Amino acid sequence: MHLPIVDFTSPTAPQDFCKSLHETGFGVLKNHPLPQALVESIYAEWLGFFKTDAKNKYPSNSETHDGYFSPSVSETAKNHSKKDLKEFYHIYPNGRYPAEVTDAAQRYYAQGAALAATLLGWVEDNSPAEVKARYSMPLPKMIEGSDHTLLRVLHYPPLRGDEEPGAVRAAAHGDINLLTILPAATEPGLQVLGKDEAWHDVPCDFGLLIVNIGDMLEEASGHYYPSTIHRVLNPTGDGAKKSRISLPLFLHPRREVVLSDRYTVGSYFDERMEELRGKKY
Ligand SMILES: O=C(O)CCC(=O)C(=O)O
Ligand SMILES: [Fe+2]
Repeated sequence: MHLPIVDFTSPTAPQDFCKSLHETGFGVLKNHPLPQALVESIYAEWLGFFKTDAKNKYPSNSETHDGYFSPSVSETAKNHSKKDLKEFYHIYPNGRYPAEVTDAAQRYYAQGAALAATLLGWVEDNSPAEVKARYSMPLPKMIEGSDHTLLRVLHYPPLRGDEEPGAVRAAAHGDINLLTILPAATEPGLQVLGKDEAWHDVPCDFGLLIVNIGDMLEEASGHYYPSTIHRVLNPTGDGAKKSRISLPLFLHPRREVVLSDRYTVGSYFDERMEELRGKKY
């Protein structure tokens, strides 16, 4: 499986990027407009935040899904039995935001969501006519005015050696949402499942932006754009002593948007949450 690195500033970037999304479910961008210094400042200050007890002032809320998810309430991926080895904080425009960090992640949210909207426009423009005909409205319209887009700050702690056998940083899963954008994390580990049924490393040089299709866009496009299974491996050697921070932004449409004959965004999301209930939160 080949994941090409597409130059955001190239005249053929939209076509090249969407070809990669169609063929692999993933697209990798360089020279994109999200400032690397902003990303790195978020990595640094949130690593500090996760190391303090202050995070416990913002326990996750099962209604609004915002706030801090400790390793003990962390996610169990669909069809898996062990909890992932991670803790994370969910940022929504109307959710709680920690007083202990600067507004950098909020500024990133705005810039990331704007770039994701641009990329969704590329996906719309590069959808074949029969795929476009399936969309209930142009893709960028689906997210207009949505306050469901989620910025997740993820911390994978160093391994201690006493982890449950079989537990991994992030078990194999597909994302639920429309489109995910993810700056290269502080450490490697992200892998994608190819059509050859083998796991492939996703490029992880600092400054790259990884984009992947979520289940909602797979559903809306009649599977033209696949939501590809991915995972985060446990590190070995020296890497095991290091934290890993990553920053996925999950683009979510408004709940009333029609995805397909079978689903609205709301019914799709609720069904997936119901499947995870008792496991996830
Ligand atoms: O940490 C990463 O690199 C990926 C995280 C991820 O796939 C997720 O949170 O859905
Ligand atoms: Fe994911």
